[in-house]
Amino acid sequence: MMNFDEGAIRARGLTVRRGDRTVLRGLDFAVSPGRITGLLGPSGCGKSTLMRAVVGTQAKVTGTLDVLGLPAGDGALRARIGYVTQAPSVYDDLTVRQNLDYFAAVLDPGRARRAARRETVTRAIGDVDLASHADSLAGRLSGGQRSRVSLAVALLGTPELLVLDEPTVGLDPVLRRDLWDLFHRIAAERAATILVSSHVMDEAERCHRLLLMRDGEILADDTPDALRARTRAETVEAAFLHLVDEANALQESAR
Ligand SMILES: Nc1ncnc2c1ncn2[C@@H]1O[C@H](COP(=O)(O)OP(=O)(O)OP(=O)(O)O)[C@@H](O)[C@H]1O
Repeated sequence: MMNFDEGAIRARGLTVRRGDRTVLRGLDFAVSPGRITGLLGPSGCGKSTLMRAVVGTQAKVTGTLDVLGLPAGDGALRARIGYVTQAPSVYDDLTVRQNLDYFAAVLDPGRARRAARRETVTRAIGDVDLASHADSLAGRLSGGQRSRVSLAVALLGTPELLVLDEPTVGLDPVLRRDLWDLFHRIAAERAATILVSSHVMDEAERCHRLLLMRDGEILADDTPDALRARTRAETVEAAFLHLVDEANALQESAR
């Protein structure tokens, strides 16, 4: 376990209700600063809800949740966090550069900031490897390219924390590999903390640390190596299944 007090994200008793259901049940965890933490688990286990709580857009959150030393949702965090939702949020009738110019103007407004914004936009386009498509309409891009435009938007403010909700869903293996290389570059070069969700277990192997979730609870919080060693499994997927079986057996014996 990492030192809880040093966590870029720290949760104690984090509980979220959606409608009449409790979808996160008293979670305790910390996310290491400057590392890539994978949030993995089956569809519906609560990954997006946890991310929404971290970025401050989720209602009915109880317990303690600190992000970069401030309570989640604090206004001062807005410029320090980049959030990419599952659906790419880009304007189809604008080019890649126009999309980024627009979001950059929202983040850093004013005529005096024009040159700085141009530089930031060009850097973000380069970061996601879309320089050759900078003047293409977003609506004419492939799904993977559109996801990368969304990621570029999140990178505009040079965030200390990036929260990425299933950024590789629907992408081919080459694009997935390229995006993961990019996440590693961002974490290494900018010392950014990345919380990234996926339900593809092979992506777990690319994370420094993992939070494995099931049914609104955290089954494990560890490195991929430690998880495999602890469960004597060859892959993180096998380790996850082992932990699920263990949790089911515990539940059964408690009945
Ligand atoms: N608006 C809502 N009202 C009530 N319940 C909701 C709402 N949105 C999601 N839920 C429930 O909350 C639970 C967690 O959903 P969440 O989207 O966080 O899961 P997830 O792990 O991100 O799933 P996926 O991998 O499919 O995106 C699910 O059981 C879902 O049915």
